[in-house]
Amino acid sequence: MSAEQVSGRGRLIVFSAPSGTGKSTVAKLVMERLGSLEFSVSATTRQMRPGERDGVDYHFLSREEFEKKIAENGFIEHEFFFGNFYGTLLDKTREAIDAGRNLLFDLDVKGALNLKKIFGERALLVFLKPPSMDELARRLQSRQSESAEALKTRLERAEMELSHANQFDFVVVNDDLERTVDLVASEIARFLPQS
Ligand SMILES: Nc1ncnc2c1ncn2[C@@H]1O[C@H](COP(=O)(O)OP(=O)(O)OP(=O)(O)O)[C@@H](O)[C@H]1O
Ligand SMILES: Nc1nc2c(ncn2[C@@H]2O[C@H](COP(=O)(O)O)[C@@H](O)[C@H]2O)c(=O)[nH]1
Repeated sequence: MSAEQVSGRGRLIVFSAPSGTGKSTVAKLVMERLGSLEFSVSATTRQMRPGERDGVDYHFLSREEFEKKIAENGFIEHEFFFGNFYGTLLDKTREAIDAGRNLLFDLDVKGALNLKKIFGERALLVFLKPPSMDELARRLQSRQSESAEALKTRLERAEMELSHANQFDFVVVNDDLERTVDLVASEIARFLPQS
């Protein structure tokens, strides 16, 4: 996959953070604030959580469907972690970027760094850090979305994700939510071309 395959004017904003730091929460508020960003809906094989909607939060695929799409080169990037596949759909991304729309992605660190390799200056990588590992565990627990085993796996992966923070364009500790949204929204507004 190369940038030439997706050659439009649209920009890419990519959020990464250890699971439970608050990416989805911050992303939603930043999109409301700026108005000009569209959420990039990834595909995944994981189970839908209560309240999630197919095609809105994710495109929920079976393992067979996901593997077929990999074989057809249907993803810009995909990863396997937490026992499931996650991936960025090529067609939908190309359609949006070619039309000049700006996309906001919520990806793990490897996916984010892969998009940076492909899109270079057209992508802004934003890393959110949790205030502490204890607070991260509290946030994950409060969401009540994971079994005890899954929660442990997510916390274990957090160290690896944090070790890549220095490769991101903008890093902020997501402590006070309003402050985080202010800082991230300002950085994105500076990055996007003025229309
Ligand atoms: N600044 C904050 N202060 C306190 N709680 C927060 C803050 N930001 C998010 N949260 C809470 O932390 C929990 C996890 O947030 P969220 O689901 O947005 O994380 P995430 O990084 O998107 O996780 P995942 O990668 O697993 O999807 C939620 O209950 C959310 O309300
Ligand atoms: N590399 C990719 N990572 C992705 C993609 N979509 C989501 N994610 C990341 O997965 C974890 C877990 O998400 P959850 O919804 O199960 O809590 C999270 O860190 C996301 O950022 C993707 O397309 N590619």
